[in-house]
Amino acid sequence: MTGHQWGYGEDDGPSAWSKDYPIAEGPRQSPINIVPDEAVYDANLPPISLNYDNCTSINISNNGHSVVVEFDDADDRSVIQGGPLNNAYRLKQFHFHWGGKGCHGSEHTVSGKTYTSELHLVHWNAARYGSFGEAVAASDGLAVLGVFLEIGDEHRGLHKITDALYMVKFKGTVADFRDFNPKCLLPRSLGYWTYPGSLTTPPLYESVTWIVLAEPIEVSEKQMGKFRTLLFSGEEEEVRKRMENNFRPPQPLNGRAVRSNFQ
Ligand SMILES: O[B-]1(O)OCc2ccccc21
Ligand SMILES: [Zn+2]
Repeated sequence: MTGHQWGYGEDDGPSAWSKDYPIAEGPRQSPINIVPDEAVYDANLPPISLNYDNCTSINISNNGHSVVVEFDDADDRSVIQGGPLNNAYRLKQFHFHWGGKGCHGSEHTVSGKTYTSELHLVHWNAARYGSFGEAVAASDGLAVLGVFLEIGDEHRGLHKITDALYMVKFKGTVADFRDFNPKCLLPRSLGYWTYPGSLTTPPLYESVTWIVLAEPIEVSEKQMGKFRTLLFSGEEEEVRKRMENNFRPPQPLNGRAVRSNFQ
């Protein structure tokens, strides 16, 4: 596996990442298996506060690992704060991880339960760092809000995304994607677990304060099927590889405390 060429296949998948990214075996890796009964209820944990009302989505793209929606992060127009965070973190992008079929595909698990997909809303600490690129490697650089997706009724907010996926079928494709507010992808309850972790994709920096919502959102099998029409491969590549099972399995907790703001 040459440097920077990683994936989710037999030879370049999560078990091979440590060759090029030794931190893969570090002390605060993600995802993890969350065991609610072992989580510490912290009554001093404030609720999380999401201010996405003035968010500006820019584009949707296929980066060869997932489908990503990017936002204008030139100012504090869309931020997450409160919860375990000491200041506001700016929304930079969101993306998904999913399976091949059925109900596996999430990265975090809950007492071993997997979900069909997991949404990551990625924010960076603009109070302390000058850019996402700088924050991504800093121990308090990122805050990622994780949302589980489970198969059920059709999700009315997800349609705008699944209807745009045909435009970014191939690795390296980008398309305009304006006026999308990810608030519509959140469940009713903002009850969460939080713990110190990492990116779940190379370079696997241990820079993420994870905030994982306990309540999943419901999406239909048909909507999930559209994610699986995406390809890992570029348009020019001979072999077409369907984009699916782009999730890393749970990593050792190494004594980290997982806190919850609910009992
Ligand atoms: O590795 B991830 O999917 O999880 C957190 C994160 C943040 C930024 C890019 C990619 C990721
Ligand atoms: Zn992710």
